[in-house]
Amino acid sequence: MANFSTTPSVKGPITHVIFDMDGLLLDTEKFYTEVQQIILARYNKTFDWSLKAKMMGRKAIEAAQVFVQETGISDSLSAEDFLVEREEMLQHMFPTSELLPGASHLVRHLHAKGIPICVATGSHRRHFELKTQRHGELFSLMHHVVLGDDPEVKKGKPSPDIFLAAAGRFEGSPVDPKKILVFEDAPSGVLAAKNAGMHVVMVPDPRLDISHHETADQILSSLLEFDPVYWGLPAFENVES
Ligand SMILES: O=P(O)(O)OC[C@@H](O)CO
Ligand SMILES: [Mg+2]
Repeated sequence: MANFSTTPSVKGPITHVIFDMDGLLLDTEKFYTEVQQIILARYNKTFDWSLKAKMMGRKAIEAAQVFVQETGISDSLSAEDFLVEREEMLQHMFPTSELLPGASHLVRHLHAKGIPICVATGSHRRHFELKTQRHGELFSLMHHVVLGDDPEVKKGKPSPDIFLAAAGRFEGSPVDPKKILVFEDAPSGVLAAKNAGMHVVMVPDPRLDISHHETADQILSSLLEFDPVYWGLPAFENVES
């Protein structure tokens, strides 16, 4: 990871931007955490951030397999049954999803400046619709959205599939991955972006172990800290979000 405590040098220039969704644009990771804590409590086990780090950003079934195996409950609860049980609670929570600080300002800024932007999320279509119910206008600024159940996404993050599919759907000739900046919150997502040859800004939850920061090109505590100029992107015109 680069050191940003000194005067930053300009990287890039970045021409295209890909946003993760859960835990990056939308404050939805807390719903998964809450539901998983409730389920594990039934088995007298506790959900911790080392397990969370292994699950976040992944496709639902891949995260579910990690959950039942890592917690040692796979004999009592299959990954498929875990998803059914989790779903009952999540579907009531997702429509209340809120944007994370700085998300709206950054998306609107890049869109206004004509920088092609898109979303690449491990979430499948039905969850995406529930989570973005109250944020349709903001998500309509995205050139496209690639979902976890997209046929081109054979494997979830940390496989590069989703970011390569997202890059391939921008207009014009193929975009050099080095000119693409990915925003991610999850260790698996950061790895996926690097596996795709792209630059990645990580906005990790502070409870995530800092060993997960190493792969990212830049670590921010919030999207509000992002300086587009560092990446050769157009500067913000004011400091308000
Ligand atoms: O790829 P994102 O948008 O983080 O979504 C993954 C997810 O379904 C929850 O961790
Ligand atoms: Mg995420």
